[in-house]
Amino acid sequence: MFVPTLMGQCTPEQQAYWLPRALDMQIIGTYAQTELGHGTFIRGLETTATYDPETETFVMNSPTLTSYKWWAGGLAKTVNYCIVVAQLYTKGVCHGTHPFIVQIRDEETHMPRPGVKVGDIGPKLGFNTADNGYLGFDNYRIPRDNMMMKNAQVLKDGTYVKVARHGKATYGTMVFVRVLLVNEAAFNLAKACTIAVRYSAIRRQCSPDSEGSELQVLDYSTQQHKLFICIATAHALQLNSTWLWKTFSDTLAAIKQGNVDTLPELHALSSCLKALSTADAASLIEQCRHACGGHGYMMSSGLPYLYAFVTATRTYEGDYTILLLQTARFLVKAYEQVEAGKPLTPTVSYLSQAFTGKKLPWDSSPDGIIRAFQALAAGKLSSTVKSLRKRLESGLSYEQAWELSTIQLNGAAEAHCRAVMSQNYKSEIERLTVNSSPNVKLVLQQLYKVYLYYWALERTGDLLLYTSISESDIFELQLRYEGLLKEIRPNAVGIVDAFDLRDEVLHSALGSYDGNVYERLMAEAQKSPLNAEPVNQTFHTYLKPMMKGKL
Ligand SMILES: CCCCCCCCCC/C=C\CCCCCC(=O)SCCNC(=O)CCNC(=O)[C@H](O)C(C)(C)COP(=O)(O)OP(=O)(O)OC[C@H]1O[C@@H](n2cnc3c(N)ncnc32)[C@H](O)[C@@H]1OP(=O)(O)O
Ligand SMILES: Cc1cc2nc3c(=O)[nH]c(=O)nc-3n(C[C@H](O)[C@H](O)[C@H](O)COP(=O)(O)OP(=O)(O)OC[C@H]3O[C@@H](n4cnc5c(N)ncnc54)[C@H](O)[C@@H]3O)c2cc1C
Repeated sequence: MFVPTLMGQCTPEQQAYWLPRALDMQIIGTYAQTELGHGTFIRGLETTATYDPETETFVMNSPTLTSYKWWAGGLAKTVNYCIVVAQLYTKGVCHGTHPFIVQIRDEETHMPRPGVKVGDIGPKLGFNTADNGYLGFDNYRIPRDNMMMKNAQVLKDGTYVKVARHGKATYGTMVFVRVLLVNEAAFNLAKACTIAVRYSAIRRQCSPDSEGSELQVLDYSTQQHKLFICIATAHALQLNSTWLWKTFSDTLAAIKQGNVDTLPELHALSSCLKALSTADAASLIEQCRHACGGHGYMMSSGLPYLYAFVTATRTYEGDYTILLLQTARFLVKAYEQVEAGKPLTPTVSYLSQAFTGKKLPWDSSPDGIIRAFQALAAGKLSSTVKSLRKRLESGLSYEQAWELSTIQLNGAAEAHCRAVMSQNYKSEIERLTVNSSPNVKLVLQQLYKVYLYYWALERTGDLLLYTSISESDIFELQLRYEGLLKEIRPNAVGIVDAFDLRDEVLHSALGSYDGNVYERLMAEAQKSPLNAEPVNQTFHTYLKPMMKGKL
């Protein structure tokens, strides 16, 4: 995050000074925004940067315990520079949070600079090879030029000048990283399903008829139900990530031309896609672990590490709930635009259905299911707005009414995001397979159908509310879904092999290409330090005295 922030928040002159040093690794940096007391609520950050025109420096301070920076990756022992997000004070006025480049350690000795308190935050669920750190300041001075001045400036005499056209321009790095994280979610889920599908082809357990040989666990319908949605989701996330990257690049190009009109939509899309992709990836990686039974619990399976790594992505760079609520703000505005008869941007144009007042006729084709997801999102949004307005009519303030409606708002944002993801998944597969062989087309279509059927069956309650789906339609869809799993089964290993992930990348005894699961598990077990000696000293220290009644 250090380098993207230098790129996004510095003036060209500042970039010319800092970027070569960072890219050559003459300096190593991190991004310290979150504090012990505040992560989500950026406006509540407490670290201060107070401009002193006499010395043309900013004085950095951590006025409270809760103002200590907390979490930045590499902050504890690795980095010598840091982007610090702090409340900017000049001429006695607070201008809100701004980013500053702060040297925290000596470039030669690596000792913390006087006035800087820095350390490690301790062990975490995962990420334990990263020295996430804390950081506090005691009247620590940095040169005026170290304020990142692309979007706002403090002149030598202390005059504050706003440059950016958009109030949230300083949040740019977060949007960029949220876009990248969708790809990260796809990549890690692809790893987990490669491991679990390959292992399920090797693992044999139980025999349906007592005479026959044991089945590969991949032949069980329930195993296919657990795993094929993982493959389909990895594809869906990958294609959505490429699509989102294009949307991001187009918006960035427009901003460079001075047009910020598409930024709210990019923020709404990157927020919900980051939220849903990281949450789906984390829960499906855990599902892959379940699918590997006890061996999935071994560190040597690679799955616990993957889960610990990915579950953090649901929180960092904006927590799941918070980001969905950002999307919900955009959706409520879009709803109001429909009411006012104003045009909508493409990703929300389907919301015009929210006013039909009728249930969408059920159609079980892939396009029909996508329309049903859209109707569901539109219907949920419409109900949410009704609740919001009812609460306003009862005399509550907008903020109170909004807070009471946030469960529904999150539901509407989740449904919107699922509809966007489903639509993009199908249309990108169609676009990319125009010249593919019929067999490749068929397999990729089977996978997006799995995604659509799976989520339709997960959301039958909502579909009953907002579409004309009947009990027999649901029954028929369930049978079709189960049939599809059987069609995919013969290609399942080939499909995960097509992710083309090397053994070194998978790092798993269960998922290696050669399928030598048992040999690898045993070889990994031999590495346990407990196997280094026939009798461990704890026998003599504790067990034997206890057994002899001497403890
Ligand atoms: C380089 C990394 C590569 C990653 C990929 C590879 C991964 C490999 C592994 C990497 C390992 C580790 C990486 C770890 C990185 C983790 C780094 C961090 O976590 S940094 C800290 C991140 N923190 C957050 O994300 C905080 C979340 N909170 C917020 O974003 C905001 O506070 C908020 C959006 C919740 C609210 O902001 P606030 O200022 O209070 O806003 P208001 O309520 O006043 O106004 C809302 C208004 O502003 C619009 N808005 C908000 N944000 C944006 C934005 N980013 N862009 C555009 N517009 C924005 C919002 O829509 C509202 O508009 P209205 O018109 O008023 O509706
Ligand atoms: C592995 C890891 C690496 C990280 N790396 C960095 C880094 O490099 N730099 C950095 O600056 N930060 C980093 N972070 C911090 C991260 O960005 C924050 O943890 C994240 O933004 C969430 O903030 P928080 O922890 O303060 O949670 P909180 O904001 O305290 O949230 C706690 C709970 O309250 C809920 N909540 C909060 N506000 C509201 C609301 N308004 N409405 C409804 N519910 C609400 C949330 O949904 C959540 O469930 C990292 C975190 C992790 C886990």
